[in-house]
Amino acid sequence: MAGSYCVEERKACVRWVEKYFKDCLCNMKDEISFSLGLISLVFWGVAEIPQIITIFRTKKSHGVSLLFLLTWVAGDICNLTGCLLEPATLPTQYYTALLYTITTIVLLLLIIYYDYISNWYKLRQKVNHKRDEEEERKQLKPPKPTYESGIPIPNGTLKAVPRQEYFYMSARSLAGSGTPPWGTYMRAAKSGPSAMESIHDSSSEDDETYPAFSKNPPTKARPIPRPAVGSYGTFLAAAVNLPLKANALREGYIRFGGRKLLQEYETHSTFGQGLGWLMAAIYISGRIPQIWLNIKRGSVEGLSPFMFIFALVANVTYVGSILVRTTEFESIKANMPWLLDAVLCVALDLFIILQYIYYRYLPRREERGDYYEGERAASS
Ligand SMILES: NC(=[NH2+])NCCC[C@H](N)C(=O)O
Repeated sequence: MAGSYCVEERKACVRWVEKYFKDCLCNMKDEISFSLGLISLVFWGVAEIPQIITIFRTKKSHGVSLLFLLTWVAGDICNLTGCLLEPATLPTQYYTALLYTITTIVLLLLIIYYDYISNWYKLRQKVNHKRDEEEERKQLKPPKPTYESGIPIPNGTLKAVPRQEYFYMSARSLAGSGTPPWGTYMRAAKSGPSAMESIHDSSSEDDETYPAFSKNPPTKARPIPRPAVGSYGTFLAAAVNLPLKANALREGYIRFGGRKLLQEYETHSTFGQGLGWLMAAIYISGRIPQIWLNIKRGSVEGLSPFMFIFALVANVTYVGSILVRTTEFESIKANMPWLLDAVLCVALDLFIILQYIYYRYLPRREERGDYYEGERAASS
């Protein structure tokens, strides 16, 4: 029956929570649990923003493990479905899952943009630019590597035409073709972002080789295309609609005797539980690529510690919200995957925060060696 718990309590429960969250807060414990759930929701809502800002600022995502974020998305899908199916989970757990799925997708899109799309365009521009330069050099007779060099306007006399009227025009732009030669894309795709970067980094060398051309690029830089507005619109519309659909599913579930909001545990969804355990395994193992990346690089540059600090607070309050609501064994058992996952993630996040402190603030052994050598030399 819908809202059986609220009805059973025969108390004036918190209306807006009942209305918007489909949760019944009828005593102090419920209220504390709900508040903790809300704190967790807020912290998860902001947890990934510092990392998004770091990537925006540095225009690189090398500090955060892509695999770690992918496991988050995979875990989020299991989590969302598991929360919908398992009646013992709290409504705040579901809303939190929805919120962090969206923020993680934003973070992933940003990484894909900077690591792949943006680098791919830079590489494409560079290849076009280089080829245009070569074509122009072939056309210019004799080639003059100065600002004055170029193809004079037909019928114009050199003396009469002011310098600005000389223009560069590549054979490709004359032919009206914007297609780079076959193989350019393939090379970019095969070599991956790091290779793209290395090619891009070599631009300074090339610039030195052809100073006149590089300072005055013959072809206009093409604007970096943005994803079509339509696709954003579709994504947003779907995201906004999701809670409504989820609510409908949830309500339907409650109506048919499914969710009892931690009060009665006649039915548990085996599939929901299974998804919960799968989610826990994915989330927990997802931290390993990040820990490994930090060790491999011997650095935490480009990684925002706040993402892990906020995640830690969010996971602690998440556990609190479940345990404060009820300590009944049945309820704890049904929530075990969610509880265990959050507790283990807290431990792993603590480890990542310690790694951050170690790599960022503690001097390396070699640095310490240099320092002591210097000290000794100074004192002798
Ligand atoms: N996309 C997310 N932020 N998902 C949240 C994952 C929650 C999980 N307990 C963890 O800390 O890994």
